[in-house]
Amino acid sequence: MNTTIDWAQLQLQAKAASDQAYAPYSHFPVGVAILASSGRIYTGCNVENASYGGTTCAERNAIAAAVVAGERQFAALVVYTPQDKLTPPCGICRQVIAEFFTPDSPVASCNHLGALQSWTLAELLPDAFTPTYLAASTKVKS
Ligand SMILES: O=c1ccn([C@H]2C[C@H](O)[C@@H](CO)O2)c(=O)[nH]1
Repeated sequence: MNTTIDWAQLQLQAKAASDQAYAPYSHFPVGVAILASSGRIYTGCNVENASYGGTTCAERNAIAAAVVAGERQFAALVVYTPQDKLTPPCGICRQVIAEFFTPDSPVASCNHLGALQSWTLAELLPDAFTPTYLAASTKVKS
């Protein structure tokens, strides 16, 4: 995939998305911007729930917004949190990211100071469980 990654633009959009976060329980707003292979950018924020368990993270909301727009392949993801400490995606989100991003995809975190740290998806979720394993199991007779 040869999509050019405009990190500054992704950081700006992730920050703007965090401004829309609905986080009355944790007071921890999160914004995410993802770059699709189409070149379009999609964003998400965390949307909390009084049940707590009904909360959805910014990463999964960004991916859902992109999927409903017809996207299936992505080049990069940036998380923004308004604090010094750079925040990588939670475990559940890493699994959902692995559904649509390749292991070498950059997954980055940025903050209000403009710092940016990047990992590959494989660094965040080594030996990920992916749809390829399901495809393999259908070939085995039960
Ligand atoms: O990667 C993460 C980690 C946490 N959160 C949200 C969930 C919850 O609303 C708040 C505190 O965990 O931050 C995200 O959106 N993404």
